[in-house]
Amino acid sequence: MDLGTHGYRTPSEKRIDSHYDMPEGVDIRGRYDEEFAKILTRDALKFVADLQREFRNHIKYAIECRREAKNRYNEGALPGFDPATRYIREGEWVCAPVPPSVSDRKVEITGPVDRKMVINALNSGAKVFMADFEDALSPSWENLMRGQVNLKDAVAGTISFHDKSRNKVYKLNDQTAKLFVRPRGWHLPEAHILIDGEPATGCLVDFGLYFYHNHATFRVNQGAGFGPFFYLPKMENSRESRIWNNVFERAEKVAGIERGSIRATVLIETLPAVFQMDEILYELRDHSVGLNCGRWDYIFSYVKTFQAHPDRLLPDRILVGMTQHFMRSYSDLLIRTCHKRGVHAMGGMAAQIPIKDDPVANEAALELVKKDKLREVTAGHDGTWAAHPGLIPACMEIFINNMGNAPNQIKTMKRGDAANLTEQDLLQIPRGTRSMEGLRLNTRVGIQYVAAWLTGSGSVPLYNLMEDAATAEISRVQNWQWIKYGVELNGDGLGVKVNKELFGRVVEEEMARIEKEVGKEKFKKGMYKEACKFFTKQCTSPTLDDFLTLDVYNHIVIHHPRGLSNL
Ligand SMILES: CC(=O)SCCNC(=O)CCNC(=O)[C@H](O)C(C)(C)COP(=O)(O)OP(=O)(O)OC[C@H]1O[C@@H](n2cnc3c(N)ncnc32)[C@H](O)[C@@H]1OP(=O)(O)O
Ligand SMILES: O=CC(=O)O
Ligand SMILES: [Mg+2]
Repeated sequence: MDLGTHGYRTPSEKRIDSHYDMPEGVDIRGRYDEEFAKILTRDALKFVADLQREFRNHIKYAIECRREAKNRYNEGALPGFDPATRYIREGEWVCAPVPPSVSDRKVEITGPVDRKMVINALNSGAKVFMADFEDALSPSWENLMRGQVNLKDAVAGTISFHDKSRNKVYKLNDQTAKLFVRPRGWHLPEAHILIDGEPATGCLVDFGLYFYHNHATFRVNQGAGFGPFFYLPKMENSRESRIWNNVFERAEKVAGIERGSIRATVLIETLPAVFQMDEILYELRDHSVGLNCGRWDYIFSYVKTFQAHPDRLLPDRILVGMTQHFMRSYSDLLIRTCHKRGVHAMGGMAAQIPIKDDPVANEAALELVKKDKLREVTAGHDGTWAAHPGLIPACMEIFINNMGNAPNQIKTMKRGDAANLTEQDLLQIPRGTRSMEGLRLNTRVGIQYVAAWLTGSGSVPLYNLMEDAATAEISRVQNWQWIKYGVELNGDGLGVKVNKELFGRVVEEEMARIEKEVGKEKFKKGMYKEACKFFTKQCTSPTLDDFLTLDVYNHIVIHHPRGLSNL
């Protein structure tokens, strides 16, 4: 592998020893950089290491519980409400009051922690910016550490960026969005930081470094006495939110700030978690500021949870939208649950983005986004996500038109009707057909996404849609499922059955199409062939890998001075 193409080495390609000042038991294997050293201070690393030592066994246990649940589902069980926690679901309790600084979250922009994008997002007119170390970020050492530098400058209000090619300087406006930070999920290690000889837990690194450097400034500049604010991804069970709650309490104690200062919105984006929404809020009740419909990972999780249930195959990816009964039920129950507990019920991401060179197609894309947002606000969501600054005015208008001056609908939209939603509603098999074009699109998108991820981009525009780790996962697991069960493609009248041979031909043809679309030069310089190898392997493996990014992560790990990791 040509490491030089990533630009991760020093200009002279020399291997250098790290000069980070590390506390006992911590070893930094990532490249040394003076800017990074201001983040990776001895005290900040000690804070992260202490979190790792206190919580590592709890995290290992939670991951082991995920494995056990997976085995149960693979043996035919279905996820459902837990009888043991009925008292929580039926109990009369509420979460701590919402901090005034984030009571209005009508539109939230999301994006990776890239410097220019951080400034653009904070200036975008959105109420909140969710700075993403997760679905939208390829977690290379450079991206993660630069992201921490960028967020520190953003919280301090001093961030700027000079785009030399356009001679444009970016600075913060007087009025900016409130910052939420999304650390990685529990499953991802941070292989550039070893603690007692083991890779650190990725999310504790993201959370710990950001919290350590920014909590004090954040509470003054952004949170009006509260904060910092977080989004928490990909949890499956309330025992995982209990760990986060304990991490927050520990951090508050170390920082000497009031319990309940830190606030987090949990993404409900796994199928098992939809049956745990009350329990998740209950664990985090002093630190919660709502739940969010992470619809893309949720669809991915539906396939993953039912990987051994051939009677629950998904139709083409483009047909699995929020109007499918199981998706609508999930959103309705999330709204009811959040409002009953006094916190925000946030909507999710429409995948359409502005189309620059085709006004008619652009208008059609915008109409789809507006329709999605209108559905969300009338259902009772308190706010929504936008992937691109160009979508914010339209989303904002819809939420304002339907909510007026109210900051949210927590008290006004109780959705008592959703109390009757059953396990069957939440699990109902999505309707629709499967087509050869669906298989081709999954393949084309999956390969191009992995190629982008391997070269440092975690969110990319493909065929006029936003693609990130969650959407790419749907393409991967759907292909896997169709190959595994030899499904018939019944949507285009061809009646062809999917198998490895057919998939092999599709991969070849789609690679040729990608080469034609991106051009020979970019194709040669990019990592399309490597991406094709990973994606094909994952789609055809006898057992389904839990996460695409976990498998390919090893290929973006660059140890200094010792070389590639063997995680
Ligand atoms: C499933 C989930 O988890 S959803 C949440 C995770 N996913 C995301 O956050 C995706 C966020 N969005 C993006 O990354 C980008 O919008 C993409 C990759 C989809 C499209 O990017 P591009 O094609 O480069 O956008 P485009 O060229 O139209 O950008 C125009 C301008 O808007 C800016 N911009 C685009 N998206 C964003 C964003 N999300 N945040 C801030 N600025 C943005 C660009 O930086 C650019 O700025 P400039 O004019 O000053 O140079
Ligand atoms: O993180 C959001 C999602 O849809 O996945
Ligand atoms: Mg997600």
